[in-house]
Amino acid sequence: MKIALIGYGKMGKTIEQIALGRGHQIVSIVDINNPEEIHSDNFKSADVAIEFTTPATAFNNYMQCFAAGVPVVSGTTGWLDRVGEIKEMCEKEGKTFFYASNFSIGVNIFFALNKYLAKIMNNFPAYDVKMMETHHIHKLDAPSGTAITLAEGILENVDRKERWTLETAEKATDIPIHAIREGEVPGIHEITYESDVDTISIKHDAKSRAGFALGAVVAAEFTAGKKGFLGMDDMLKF
Ligand SMILES: NC(=O)C1=CN([C@@H]2O[C@H](COP(=O)(O)OP(=O)(O)OC[C@H]3O[C@@H](n4cnc5c(N)ncnc54)[C@H](OP(=O)(O)O)[C@@H]3O)[C@@H](O)[C@H]2O)C=CC1
Ligand SMILES: O=C(O)C1=N[C@H](C(=O)O)C[C@H](O)C1
Repeated sequence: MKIALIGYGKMGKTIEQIALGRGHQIVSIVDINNPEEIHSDNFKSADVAIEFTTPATAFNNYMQCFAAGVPVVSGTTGWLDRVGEIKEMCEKEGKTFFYASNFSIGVNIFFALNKYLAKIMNNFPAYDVKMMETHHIHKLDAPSGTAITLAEGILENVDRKERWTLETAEKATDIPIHAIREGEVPGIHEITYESDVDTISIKHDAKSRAGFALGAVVAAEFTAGKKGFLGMDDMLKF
């Protein structure tokens, strides 16, 4: 498969290695220093573009991919206030877009576990819930996209919770998310339910970026040739 990379930072470089290892070709690399590459014939020849850039630049990259007729797989976080526009373009204009706040298979198993635990906890109001996420010091957004997805999984299932908040709970109906930025940590997410008598925690700890990158390449393989707005639930069967 011919892959274009948009963003050649920590994820872009890891994805390149994994894609080459799976027999794919990298036909174009667009980074902050060569934005014009996105208009090149090499870019347009790609079966799919894999986009990992920044919260501020991702949406414009998606528009450029759509204009070039290249399907997009993206994991960039911190831009989801505009996801409705992308969904509409997929539905009404036949564009192709695959998004995941976290491409790791392990994290997606953790998402399912989180929802299962939240369903149980809906019946046990003695337990309050909080979350913690730890990432490297270069991360631009907080809370992480993964933490927001986890919070949404709790909100769908625990009736006594109404929204997530960063750091402090203002009301009993809030789920507080504590965001820590430390060293070069690839990503840790922990959910804790606490009662007066005990604590129950579930935790995912990424050992490296390899799991995120492999998931993104597998998603690219899944996306090529398809139409519409796609996500991990379309690709994985639990
Ligand atoms: N969904 C998932 O599974 C995962 C998501 N992420 C998310 O992916 C994003 C990227 O992460 P990561 O690779 O670690 O970040 P990096 O900062 O290492 O890489 C981002 C790269 O994009 C470049 N860039 C900035 N603007 C543009 C632009 N307009 N066009 C092309 N390239 C651009 C940056 O250049 P420069 O540095 O010069 O600005 C940098 O090389 C983040 O939002 C992160 O949260 C990360 C891991 C997993
Ligand atoms: O910025 C990162 O590094 C990561 N970002 C994603 C997020 O915000 O959830 C996924 C992963 O945790 C690593």
